[in-house]
Amino acid sequence: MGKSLYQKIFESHTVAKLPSGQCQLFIGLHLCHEVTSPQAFAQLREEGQKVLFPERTFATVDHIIPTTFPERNRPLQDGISEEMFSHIENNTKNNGIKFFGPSTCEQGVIHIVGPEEGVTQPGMTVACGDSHTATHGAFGAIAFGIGTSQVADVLATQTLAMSPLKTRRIKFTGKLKPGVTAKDVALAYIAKLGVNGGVGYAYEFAGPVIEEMGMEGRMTVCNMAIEGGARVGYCNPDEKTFEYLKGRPYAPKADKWDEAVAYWKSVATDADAQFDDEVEINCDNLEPMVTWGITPAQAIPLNGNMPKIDEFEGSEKKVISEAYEYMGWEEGSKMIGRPIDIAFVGSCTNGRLSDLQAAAEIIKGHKVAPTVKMWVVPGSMKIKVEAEQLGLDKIFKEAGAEWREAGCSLCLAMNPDKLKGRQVSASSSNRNFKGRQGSPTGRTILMSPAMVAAAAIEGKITDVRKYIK
Ligand SMILES: CC(C)[C@H](C(=O)O)[C@@H](O)C(=O)O
Ligand code: SF4
Repeated sequence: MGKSLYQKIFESHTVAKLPSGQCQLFIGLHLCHEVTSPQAFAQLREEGQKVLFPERTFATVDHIIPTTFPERNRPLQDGISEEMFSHIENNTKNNGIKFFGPSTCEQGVIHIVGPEEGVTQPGMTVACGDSHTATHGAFGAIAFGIGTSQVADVLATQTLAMSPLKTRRIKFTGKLKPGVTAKDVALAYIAKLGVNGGVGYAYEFAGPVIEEMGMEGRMTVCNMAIEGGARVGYCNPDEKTFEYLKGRPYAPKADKWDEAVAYWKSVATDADAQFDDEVEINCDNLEPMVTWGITPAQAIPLNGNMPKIDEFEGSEKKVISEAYEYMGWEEGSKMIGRPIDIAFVGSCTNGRLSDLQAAAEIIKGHKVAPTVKMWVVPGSMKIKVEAEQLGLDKIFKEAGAEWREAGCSLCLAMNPDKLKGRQVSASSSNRNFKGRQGSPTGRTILMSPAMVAAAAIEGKITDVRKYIK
C-alpha cells in the first residue's frame, strides 16, 4: 500500500522509539524568532548544553520590531521589545546561528523568510516556536509549531518526542472564479471543518485548485491550518515548488540540484495512499470570504448572512452569542457595507509579493477613503525591495496608504502598530480573536488582500470584483 507524504517524512525522520511510546523525530530545519526563543537559550546555558547543529537553525526578528522609523531605530523604545531583540542577536551570535536581521536586509516574518531564503525545502521536518509553522508545509515538508521547552529540546538534541498524527486529505475541486483567492479557500475550509476539526490531524491540501495555485497561495492555505486545529498542513511538491526554490540563497546548488529534486519528488504522496479521512470541497461557487466573529471559522461568503444564534445549540451557541456580544452586529445581518477604520495588508498569511500586487492592482488609481487608515506592511525586507522595484510603493502612497518596513505589525500588535478602542480592521492576517490587534475591544475582519484594498477605497466592506480591471 502506498504512503502519504506525511507518513514518508515522519518515518524517515524517526530515529528511535521512546519508552513513552512516542517517536524521537529528527528536525531537519529549526526556525526561531525573538518571542519564543530567549528562555530556551537560557535553559541551555543553565544546563551547560550546546546547540547541537547550529547550521540547522535560522532566526529573525518579526513580532516586536516596529514598522516605521524612527521607532525602528535601536535601542527600541519599549524595554521588553529591546530585550527580546538583543537576546536573539546575542544568542544567535554566541551559538553560530544565522540571524536574518534588519541590518543585512534579510529580516522579515519567519514564515516568509524561510521559504524566501530557500532554507525551507521539500521532504524536511520543520519546527518553530510559532503556531503558524505549517506555512512551510506548502513546500511538501512536515512543519509544525512547538512550545518554548521544545525549542530547547531542538536546540540541544535536534530532535523532538512526537506521536504521528492521523491524516486527512482535503481535495479542492473545481476552479476559482476571478476575485477569489487562496485566502478565501483557507477561510472556506476552516468554516466548513471548524476551528477544532483538524485536532489530531495533519491536513494534506490537494486537488486541481491547489495544483493551479502558485507557491505563495499554497503558503496562505497551509498557514491557516492551525486555525482549523491542524498542527500540520501541506501540499505535495511539484514543478512549481522546484521552480520557486531554484537559485534561492540556501537552495541546493547546481551540482546537488538534480539529486535534491529526485528526493523531493520521492516524498510526494503515492497514488494509492490511504488517509484516515478524506474531504472534498468544490470551489466552483466559492465567493470572497469575510469573517464576522471572533474565530476564523466564523466566516461567511461576502454576500451571505451571519448566522442566527438559535440555529445553534450548546457550546456552539455560546461561542456564537459571545461573538455577537463582542462584535456588536445584529444577528442574521450582512457584513457587506459595514464601515471599517483600518485596512491592513501584511502578515505571514498575506504579506508576500503576490499579495501586495493583488492589493495594488485594486487600489491603483483610487484613493483610500478619508475615514480609513491603510497600512501596507511587506512580510520581509526582500519583498519590500522587490515591491519597490515594481513601483508598488508608489501606487499605495499615491492612494494615501502607508508603506511600511517588514514585520508582523498589526497581525498581533506586539509592536507599536495597534488598533484603538472599538476600531474595525479589515485585515489580511489570520486571527480575529478578541483583542488580537492590540485594543482589548478592537474588531478584526479577516479577508484577502484584494478585499482589504477594496474596503479601503470605499471605507466599508465591499465586493472586490467591482474593481477588477
Ligand atoms: C508569538 C507567537 C508565539 C504566536 C504564535 O505562536 O502563533 C504569534 O506568532 C501569533 O500569530 O499568535
Ligand atoms: S505575522 Fe502574525 S501570525 Fe504570522 S508569525 Fe507574525 S504574529 Fe504570528
